[in-house]
Parts: sequence; C-alpha cells; structure tokens
Amino acid sequence: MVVSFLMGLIEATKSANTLLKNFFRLSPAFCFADGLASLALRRQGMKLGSGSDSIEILDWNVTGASICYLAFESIIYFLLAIGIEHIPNHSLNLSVIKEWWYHLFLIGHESSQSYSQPLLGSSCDDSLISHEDVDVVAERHRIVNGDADNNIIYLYNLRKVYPAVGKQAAKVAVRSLTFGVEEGECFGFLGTNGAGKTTTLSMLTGEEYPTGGTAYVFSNDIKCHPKAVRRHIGYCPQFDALLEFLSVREHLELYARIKDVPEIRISDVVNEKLTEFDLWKYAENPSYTLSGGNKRKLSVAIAMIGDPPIVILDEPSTGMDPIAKRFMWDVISRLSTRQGKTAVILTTHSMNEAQALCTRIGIMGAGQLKCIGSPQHLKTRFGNHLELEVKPKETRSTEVDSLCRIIQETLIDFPSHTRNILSDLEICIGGGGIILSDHVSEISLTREMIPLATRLLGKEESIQTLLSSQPITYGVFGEQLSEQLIRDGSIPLRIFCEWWLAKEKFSLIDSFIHSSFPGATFHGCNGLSVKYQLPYGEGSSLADIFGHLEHNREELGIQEYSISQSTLETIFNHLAANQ
Ligand SMILES: Nc1ncnc2c1ncn2[C@@H]1O[C@H](COP(=O)(O)OP(=O)(O)OP(=O)(O)O)[C@@H](O)[C@H]1O
Repeated sequence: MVVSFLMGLIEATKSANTLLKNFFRLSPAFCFADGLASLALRRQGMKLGSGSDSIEILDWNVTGASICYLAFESIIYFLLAIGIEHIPNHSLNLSVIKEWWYHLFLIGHESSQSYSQPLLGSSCDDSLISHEDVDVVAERHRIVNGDADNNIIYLYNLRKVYPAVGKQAAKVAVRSLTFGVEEGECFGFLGTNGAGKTTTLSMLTGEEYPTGGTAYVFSNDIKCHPKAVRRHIGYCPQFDALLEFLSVREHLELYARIKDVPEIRISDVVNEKLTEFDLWKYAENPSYTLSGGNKRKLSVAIAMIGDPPIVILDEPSTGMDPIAKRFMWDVISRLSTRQGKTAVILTTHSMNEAQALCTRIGIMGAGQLKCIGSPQHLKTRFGNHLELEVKPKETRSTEVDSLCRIIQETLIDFPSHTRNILSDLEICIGGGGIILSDHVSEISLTREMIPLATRLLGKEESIQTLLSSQPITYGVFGEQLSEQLIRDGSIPLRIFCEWWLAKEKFSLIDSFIHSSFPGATFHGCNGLSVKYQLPYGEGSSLADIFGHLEHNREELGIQEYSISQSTLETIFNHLAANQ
C-alpha cells in the first residue's frame, strides 16, 4: 500500500502504479486502504478525477474501483472458502489433480466408478498376501466376503506412501491393511516403532489421506465422507494436542461444544469427565502447568467427551506412573464394556496393558499385520515354547563340610604337592603346619591351588571359567567368586565348596534338561534358579513334561520348578525379530 501510495505521488511512476493497482486490488485489505487514502486525498484536493476537478466520491479513481473489487472479491473469496472447507486439502495436491484430469478427460467412463462398490474398487498387492499369516488372510477374507457387516470400522487394503522429499526416498508406511473392529471390542494395535500404527490411525481420523484402499466407519468411506467419519470418532493422539493457556475445564467445555453436546448438558458432562479422570484438583489450571501424566488424562478425557461410539487411543498411558496407569486401564476397560457399544482401538508398547485391556490384538511390522487374534489365541499359536524355571535344593552344610574336609586332607596328603603351595596354605590359615578340621572355614585357596583341588575332584576343566575370568555359566554366584579371586588372589575354601556343589547340581540339571528335551535352550541363571525355553508343539504335552520332571525330581535335587506359557512380550519380540 505504501509503495503504491508513493508511486501515485511521483509523476514518473503514476501510470505504472495505475497498472499495478489492478493486481494489488486482489487483496481486499489493499482495496480498503486505497479507498480510504483516495478519499483523504480528494478532501485535500490532491485527487483529480478523469477529466473533472470536482470529482464524485464514487468515481472509479476515488472509491469506485475499490468498492467494485471488494464486492466482487467478497463473493469469490466466500465461495473459495466454502470450496476449501469442503474439498479436503489432500485433494489439492498435484497427484490428485493429475488423477482427476486422467479420469475426467482420458477415461471419463471410469469416473463413474463409485464408492458404493467399495470392496471392488481398490486393489491389493498379491505378493504381500501370499506372505501373510493365515489369521491375517482369514481376517482379509472375512472383510472381503462381507462377513464383517456388524463391524463398525473396517479397513480394506489401506495403504499409505509418504512421497519422496529431497534425497529421502518415498516411504511405504502402511501396506494393504485389512481388518475390522466391532462394537464393544477393544482392539490392541501393536507394533514396533515405525511399524505404521500412527499413520493408520491418522488415516482413520482424516488427518492423512490414504494412497490406496480405504476404510469405512459406520459405512462412511473415510475418503469421501471424512466429516461424517470424524463425528463418530474420539481421538487421543500420541502427542497431547492441548492449548497451553486454556484450563482443563475450558478444554473439556470447548470440545463438548465442538462435539455438539447440548448447551444445557455441557456443565454436567464436563463435571462427569473431571470426576471420571480425577482431574478436579486441576480443573482451573492452565494446561501448560499439568504434569505429563495429567496431560495424557486430559487428552483421553477429550477423546471420550460426547460418548463417541469409537475411541482411538494412541499410547494413552505414556508417561504415567503405575497407579495412574492402573486408573487409566480401569477407565478404558469400563469404556469398552459400556453396554458393549463402544469400540476402542488402542496402540501401546506395554504388553501388560494390551493383555489387560484388549479382546483382540493385531501386531504390525513394516506396515503390515503380522498376526491377529485374541491374546490367548496368539499365545497358543505363536508361543511355540514353554518357559521352564528350575530351582535346585539348597546345599546342606554337612555336604559343604565334607567336601571341605576332602580338599583339605587331599591337599595335605597329595604326593606331588609342592612346598610353596603348602606354605601358601599355611599363610592362609595363619601359620602352623597342621591344618585342623576346626579351621576349615578359615582356609583360603589361592589361584594356583584351585586347579589342584579341582583335579582331585575329577573335573579340572570346569574350573577354567573361574580362572579365566570369563562370564560364568552358573550365574551370579560364580561371577562374584571370579571377581573375588581376581581382587583378593584367593577364595575361602568353604565358599569355593559351596560354589562347587551348586555348580554340580546345576550341571546335573542342565544335562538332564538337554537330554530329555532336545532343542531346549538355556535362558539365564540368577544363582538360585535356572531358566530354559523348551520347544512346545506337536508331540509334546504339558502332562509329559510335568511327568518326566516329577519322576526325576528327587534324583536331580530339584526343590521346585515352574512351567509357563510364552508371554505376549516374548511373542512380540519373536515377531519383531522376524520382520
Ligand atoms: N510425515 C511423514 N513423512 C514421511 N515419513 C513418515 C511421516 N510420518 C511417518 N513416516 C514414516 O512412516 C513410518 C511409520 O510411522 P508411524 O508414525 O506410523 O509409526 P508408528 O508405528 O506409529 O511408530 P511409533 O510406535 O514410534 O509411534 C515410519 O518409518 C516413519 O518414519
């Protein structure tokens, strides 16, 4: 405006300004300011009309042009605003415009293809399907065959490709996703980081536009009727989308109005949510003052306000302490069981949370469903091993005493025993040439004496790990012993004997497990018990395993043992590792 004003005052630029004004006037703000400026100039007698000294206010060169442009623009811009509001912004990208062009002008007849034939309209990648798990294929068939009519959400070959940006190649975030969720179901949508969960949820809520396939929410296509879809969905995004200066109450009131809760009920609904989420204490606090956990609570409360029939929760319990987490679990489980009407889609990285809340789980990997089914079904299908934990009986002190005595006596009587070892021993027991059995607890074995002692016990090779300070197979106790040997240069004889006897028990159990259950793998030892994974499937039954262990229990010196099925976590890790 300033530039145009100055150009209008300078004789040499006047004509250029007149031309440029036609473009400047596309801005309503310019028209308004130019009209006012022209009026002011006219008052000062500085404005000349076309051929007349006393020009009219509405003359084209005073306010006429500005008024005409403003009138015209008010209509155009109004229509444009309505158009933008109704054409989703994704529709304006280059590829979509190209697609329209192609359909309208090149194969016009294909543009008549409508979404009333939803499951025929989108293609899917056959090579992907051939690698899919049988449950995932069964779910795909259920949707395609129309057996999912009672499902309030179903996805069909949903696909999202993020376009290449600069040097970054295009990213296929979601590939051919097909599944349905029914009323009253809490569907756990699990997957590793970057598996495509958030992208899928963003497409369901209309934040992202699918590249291929589609999804239906109460029979509304997310591509054609995103607004109708949104009316059915309450969404708690992964990152809290809160307005920092609005209080908790104001947030709830705002979203209650957005979700068309009747004005008369807003106060009750807000109070209900404050109670349900235990947020009364913070009701009047601006959201930026809330802790991370309370922000999550507020985000979930916002998603649930207005009782939407579908609630999508993207990692709702992130950043919550264990008590708040339990509280949130109660709220979510109440929600999905509420008259069996609400469908919940929950993404989480907590297997406990999925196990506690979800009636069905789908695990994603690299944009695809790797498996789908109830938690128990997944455990039965993919839990192809059992976790066995065995705790040997504690070593009795009489056993330790007698071993100490054997070592002590043998070391003294051993013919090749060198003088310097004997003197080591004397130093350890504090002088005196005779080692008395009463002093057993005071004897220490030096590094040189240990191989000698173990040779006498008949298993010299098993001591190598202790001496070579390598990680010890028989657990924490062995590691501590090894450390002590490095630090002090000797180990008390009694401690050595306790370790030796425990090691013997563990190695007896170890060889029994490996010979009885081929394919068993060692999964760690905590010094008191040892864990194994046993293959479990056809040809083996729990009864056989229990029977075999029970039969040999006394002989092996097993105090107690437990057998458990694989957890969801081990299944998840297994599927993630095989991506
Ligand atoms: N706007 C984007 N542009 C390009 N790539 C993206 C975009 N958003 C996500 N991606 C990529 O798409 C893939 C899927 O991302 P998404 O956020 O859906 O994963 P996620 O399963 O939700 O992961 P997380 O558990 O970490 O939240 C990732 O590889 C990610 O890098």
